[in-house]
Amino acid sequence: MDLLLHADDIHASYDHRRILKGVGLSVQRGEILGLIGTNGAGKTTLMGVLAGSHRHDTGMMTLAGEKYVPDSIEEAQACGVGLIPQNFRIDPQLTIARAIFRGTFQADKPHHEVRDQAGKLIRDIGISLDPDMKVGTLIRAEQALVEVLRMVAEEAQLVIMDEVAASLPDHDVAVLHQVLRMLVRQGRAIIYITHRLDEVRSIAHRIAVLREGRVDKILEASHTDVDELAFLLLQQELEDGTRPTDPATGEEALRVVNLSMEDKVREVTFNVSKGEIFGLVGTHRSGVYELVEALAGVHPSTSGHIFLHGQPVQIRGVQDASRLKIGYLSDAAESGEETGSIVDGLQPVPEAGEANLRDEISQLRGVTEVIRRMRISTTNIHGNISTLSGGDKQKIQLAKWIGSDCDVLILSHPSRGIDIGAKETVYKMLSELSQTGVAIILLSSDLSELIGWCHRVGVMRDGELVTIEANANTNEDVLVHHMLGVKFESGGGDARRVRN
Ligand SMILES: Nc1ncnc2c1ncn2[C@@H]1O[C@H](COP(=O)(O)OP(=O)(O)OP(=O)(O)O)[C@@H](O)[C@H]1O
Repeated sequence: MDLLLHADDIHASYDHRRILKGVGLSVQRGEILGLIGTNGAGKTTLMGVLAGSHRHDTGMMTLAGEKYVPDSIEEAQACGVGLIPQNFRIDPQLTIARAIFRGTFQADKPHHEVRDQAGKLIRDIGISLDPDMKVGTLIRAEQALVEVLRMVAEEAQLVIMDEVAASLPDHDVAVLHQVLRMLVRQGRAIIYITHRLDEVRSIAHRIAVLREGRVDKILEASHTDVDELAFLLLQQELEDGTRPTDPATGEEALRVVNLSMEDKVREVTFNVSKGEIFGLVGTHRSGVYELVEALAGVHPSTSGHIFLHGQPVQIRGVQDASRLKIGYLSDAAESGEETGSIVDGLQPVPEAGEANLRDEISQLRGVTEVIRRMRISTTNIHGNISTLSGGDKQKIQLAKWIGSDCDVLILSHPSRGIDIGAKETVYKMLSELSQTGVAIILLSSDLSELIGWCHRVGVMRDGELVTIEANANTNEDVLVHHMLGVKFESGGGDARRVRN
């Protein structure tokens, strides 16, 4: 094996708070090294040190045998180290070609040259993307591929990917993995961060576990399993979740009848009961996002009817939705960019027209309890949200909505970026919330989460709601086949078979 990067005894901190306490790590050319750790373990900080955006305090790094101390992202890039950050954002107005070459010395070349070169890179990597298309028209998985192509254009030898696949559906993740395997076959190395333990096992050659500021263990991916990785992360066994097999039979909270949104959502009808967790899934162009955005008033429906507690309602904008006590946690990349103090961030979303009269002390107690329960890693609850790790920012957003006084709560990818231990807590909190009568609509691309958390799951395909599956009668394969449009032979539950 050919050693590319070696880091020894790396220490790093923020404002004198020690985060990395002696990290040792090496990556070979041709290798994908998985990096896992609970929220706040220091993964992003470590990657910042490697990619030149965070200066370490002490320790030593070498790259291709040479001493390596990048002072900036640009310097790291020039040495061949590139980073695709958590929640990366590309200007939606850029063409794919311009996006691929942004920040490189080729960026100023005439349009046709950049386009031809982008076209060649795209072909070499074996995917189909039109270099002239605007980034804003791409789904998230395609944007991730554009970022990977940017790494190739930068001629990065070490590519660091920080939770790039979070909230991507499995089949998009599979395409991304194929591309990554090709990159390492060309002699590059990849450090791949994810919270999905099955994913890291399938993509990585070795897996490093970061705990308490150090690399606690490095395992061969083929010699470990999800349970062992979970144990190493949490220092305890994962609880066996019980599936919510009984469809909730509470009063109806929401009914949607023949709802359409232009041609993106067509004639969708379903209902959600009080106390029910109703899952929704579909590929990015299935209309599932447009459906929840219509209910949340982000892009109102163009026809159809919505009933709340049996009464017809109009949702023409987000104000209507909030007045009707419909909450919406979106998974847009910029939704995690909140500022303000952690305490303020954890205050429930105020309902329109109603003053919040809870007294301050009980609020602070509540905040401290949420921080403890969700294992948010902070030493100062009055500190700014921007000082939290990515997963902890997501927990703040989620806790804020869970604490709000909504009758219907729509959550898009609520566990995005959250580690497996905290995920269990999130589910418990959602389940407690549903028991108070709140109807929850949960949009997720994580099928195991839908099966583990939801009473029923609706599948959207080509703008239509093609099935609603009761938890007891479904499994991940059934959901995938509905998403992709494969027909089933009739028969009950596990007896169902795919017709080829
Ligand atoms: N800009 C900052 N200022 C102060 N503290 C910070 C800053 N960024 C991160 N931290 C702290 O450093 C610690 C490690 O954060 P980091 O983002 O590296 O964790 P992580 O392992 O990547 O977590 P996640 O899985 O949630 O992304 C956290 O406790 C966080 O609060």
